[in-house]
Amino acid sequence: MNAPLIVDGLNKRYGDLVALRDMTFHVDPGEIFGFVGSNGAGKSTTMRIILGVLSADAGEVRLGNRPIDLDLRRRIGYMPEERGLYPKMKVGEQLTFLAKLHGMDTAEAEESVRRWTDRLGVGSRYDDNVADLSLGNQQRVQLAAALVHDPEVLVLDEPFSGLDPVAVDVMSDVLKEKAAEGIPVIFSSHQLDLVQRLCDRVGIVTRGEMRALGTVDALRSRDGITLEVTGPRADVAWADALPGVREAAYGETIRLLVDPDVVDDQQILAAALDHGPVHRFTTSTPSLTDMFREVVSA
Ligand SMILES: Nc1ncnc2c1ncn2[C@@H]1O[C@H](COP(=O)(O)OP(=O)(O)OP(=O)(O)O)[C@@H](O)[C@H]1O
Repeated sequence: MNAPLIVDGLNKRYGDLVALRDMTFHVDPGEIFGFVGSNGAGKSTTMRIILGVLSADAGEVRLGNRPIDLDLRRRIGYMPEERGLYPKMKVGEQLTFLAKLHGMDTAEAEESVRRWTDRLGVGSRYDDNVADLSLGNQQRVQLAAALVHDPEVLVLDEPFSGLDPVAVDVMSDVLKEKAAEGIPVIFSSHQLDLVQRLCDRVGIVTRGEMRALGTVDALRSRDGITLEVTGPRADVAWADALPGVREAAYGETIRLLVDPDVVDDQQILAAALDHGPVHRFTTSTPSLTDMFREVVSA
């Protein structure tokens, strides 16, 4: 059942504090959605409401057109921010228990737990207590807990925090694989380079509100891209009136903020050559981190 996860108009207050204000977005089947925002922006609150461990004051979460109920919630793979494993229970025993809780029979659950613990590099820790594992390995087990019951939606709260680079690669591959199977995947993260690399779309949240939403490329070029030209004269405003040029800063390197939908880079190059040699002609697009800083400081 590949249906989009729809978060529709969530509002949530903790006493006087407005934690979410009309939080709205969707995650399509097969899509990896990055949920980013400053500390306290409302990401965990949104994810907890998706899972039903917290209720919203208003708004709704649906899978396709079906409001999420207890039965649908069992089909979500969730990794909470406050990791929820029993420290004194063995890895294998605990994961098998969780898989059975989600409706698998014992054989199915054990097979799935073996497969996922091996895949996530903690197969050899099957009989160890969770408390005896390093934090990174506990995190791998936590991801296994979100995956063992073969979920139809993945909701992961900061799954990459504290992982070593190899574990980051394994985690990234798993998310891509699950998305390729056609399930919606949403994760929160402060590692924006990773979000930029991995996500099809991104939502940037500040103070409980969705402030920017779109593909990584669309967000990065939202305010235009910059063309950098080195060589031509900088004492004549030769680029100001060209179509698609929004702003021009003249210096040793001339920086032109341009609208990518309108600008003709060859026309700009020709105009530049009319004003001297061109030694370097390149575009620069802000990183997601630059974008993020701009959105949260607005
Ligand atoms: N149980 C609670 N009682 C009161 N306030 C809360 C509670 N849980 C969260 N908050 C507040 O709600 C706001 C949103 O918190 P939330 O944990 O959703 O943010 P977040 O985006 O996940 O932050 P972080 O990136 O730091 O994990 C914050 O101001 C937080 O202090």
